[in-house]
Amino acid sequence: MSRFDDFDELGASPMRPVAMIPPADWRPIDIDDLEPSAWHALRHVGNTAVVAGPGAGKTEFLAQRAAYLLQTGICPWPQRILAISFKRDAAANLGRRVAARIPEHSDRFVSMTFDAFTKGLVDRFASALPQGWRRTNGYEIDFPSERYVQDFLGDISPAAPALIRSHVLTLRPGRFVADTVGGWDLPITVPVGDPDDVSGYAALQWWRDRYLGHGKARVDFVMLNRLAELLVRSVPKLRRALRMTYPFVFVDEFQDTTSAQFSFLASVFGGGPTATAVGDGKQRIMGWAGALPKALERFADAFGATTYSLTWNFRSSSTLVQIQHVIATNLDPGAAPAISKADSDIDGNPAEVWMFSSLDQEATVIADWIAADIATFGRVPADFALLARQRIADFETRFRDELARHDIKVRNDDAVVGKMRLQDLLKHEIAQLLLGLLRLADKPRGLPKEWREVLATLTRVHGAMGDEVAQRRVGDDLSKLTVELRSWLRANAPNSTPARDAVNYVLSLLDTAAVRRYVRSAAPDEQLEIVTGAFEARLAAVATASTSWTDTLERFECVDAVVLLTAHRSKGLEYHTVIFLGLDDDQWWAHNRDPIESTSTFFVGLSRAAQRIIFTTTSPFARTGRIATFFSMLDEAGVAELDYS
Ligand SMILES: Nc1ncnc2c1ncn2[C@@H]1O[C@H](COP(=O)(O)OP(=O)(O)OP(=O)(O)O)[C@@H](O)[C@H]1O
Repeated sequence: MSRFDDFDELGASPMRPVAMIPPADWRPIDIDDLEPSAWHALRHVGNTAVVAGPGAGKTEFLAQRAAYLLQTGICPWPQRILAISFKRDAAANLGRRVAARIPEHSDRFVSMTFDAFTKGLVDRFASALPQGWRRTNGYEIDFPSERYVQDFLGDISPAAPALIRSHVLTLRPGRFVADTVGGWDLPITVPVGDPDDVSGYAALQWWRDRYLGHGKARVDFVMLNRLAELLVRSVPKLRRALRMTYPFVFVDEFQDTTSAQFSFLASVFGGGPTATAVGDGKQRIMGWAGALPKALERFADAFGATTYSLTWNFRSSSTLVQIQHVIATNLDPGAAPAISKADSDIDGNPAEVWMFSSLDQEATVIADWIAADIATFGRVPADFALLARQRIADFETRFRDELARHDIKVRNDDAVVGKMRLQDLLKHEIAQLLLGLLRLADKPRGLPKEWREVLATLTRVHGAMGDEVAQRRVGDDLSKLTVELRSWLRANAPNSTPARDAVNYVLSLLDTAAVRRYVRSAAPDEQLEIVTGAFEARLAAVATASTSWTDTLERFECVDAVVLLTAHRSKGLEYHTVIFLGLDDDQWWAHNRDPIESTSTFFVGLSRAAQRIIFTTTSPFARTGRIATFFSMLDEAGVAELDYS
């Protein structure tokens, strides 16, 4: 047996008698129904591109398709579905959804990030790389700065073949790794001479500089991707093993795919397993990081995929969906109108532009208005999001003070804690695990949901899915751990205990090596210390003013708060009411650099609103400035303007 035949422990999970559902009888789980087009896409036999706008339930669609394929036996045991996402929390979210819907099959649904998948391949099979590309002393992960790339291009241009010499300096340092290194397929034999095209020349010099020379190889995730692609291309047995293990492959948020990732997918899965790509080209806001234009169309072409468009919007009420459609057609004139499946629950205008004379006035009026809305309609602070293009800090103090007058809290998800953004920390599975453990220890009874979640995370950390004996052991250990942690919390008041002690104590009760391995397996560049450091920083910040551990843990998450965040960070989220602050040249100063991506950012932000969207500006010149087109689109959509100035 070759070393590739047992790729990914295919067949290792114990066979259990699980009754299969005939495909015609299969029904969606936990939701009422899917739209007709989603049903067609779900049952489609070949490759599928699912193009769907905001609120269409793209991730839910993938979770349901996974359930369909696994429960009907179309993906038969022991074969698996591989789901690739771009971000760790998206991968975790999809994995959790599937585990909750079909726990009996969840060990056959592998949800991971692109980077974790490609790095995993390189780490396991590096010795099978073609000889010239094999390194004996490993590599270190290193992300080169733009400055480094600029100097590198300066260094390599004088020795370039005369015909391309001047072109080398026209390569953009900020895009060089994603586009040039990422766009170059590694030749099986390392070239001895210099390629005579600019991209080939510069990319090969890059590999010589960072990987092929003396000393430890330095790679980033684009380079690891290229090595993984070479590995699969040059070792047909590995490719066969991968294709056998994963006859179905999903890629979420396909609009974020880079050229390296695209070529990797084509190399590994093109013409083989059934691929399902979902995404929305109008929400392409990662172009600056190398996301390919028209990625879904390219996928449909290259994979011969059938394209399905989903048009239901489960999030936003019908007026908001109509407004979204005006912006959508600006980005894609052929965009299909969406159909709202959400009832409206507000009186008055669901969309308005509010003009203010100053930032102070803006914060005062909006804080009073939010407070009145909460008091009158029984809403909660977390129904409201304050969004801005950037520089959230410009708004934070004013809104914090003004909302405090009404006893309403603000949480700035863009704030930096330790070395992370607060949003990333709060969403992080390990931060949630630590928080859950502290909660369970603090309150001995009445937290069944927390118990289930902590247990599920620990089960994953210990790789105990599908193994009842191992799961029982994890449960027993958790009971013991919470008892010990409870005594510790009782003996140590939050406001007098260094946060470091608390975090260290919780970690000392866990199998830290297993947690570290788990963190790395999901996101290879992530270090446990970054998460625990940020956790500590947040705990220290909230503990000083706390009266008890219960209070500390509530302040830590600050769930009951109006959220402040950037439009970029709002991707994938939804709120009852969105207040899109700073519709002016100041916030949107970079609009003209890439008006399409900037409009997509506007589209992503405004489509987070389920019931109501308010745009604000304090600039009397905003209408005629850089983002005049935003105002024309809002006018066209019939959004009224209110002058508070
Ligand atoms: N089939 C369905 N039936 C009812 N509700 C659904 C269905 N699918 C999704 N939802 C709900 O609709 C909302 C939008 O779903 P989701 O956030 O997955 O959409 P999306 O396509 O990822 O949107 P976006 O691209 O804007 O982030 C969520 O509240 C989700 O729970």
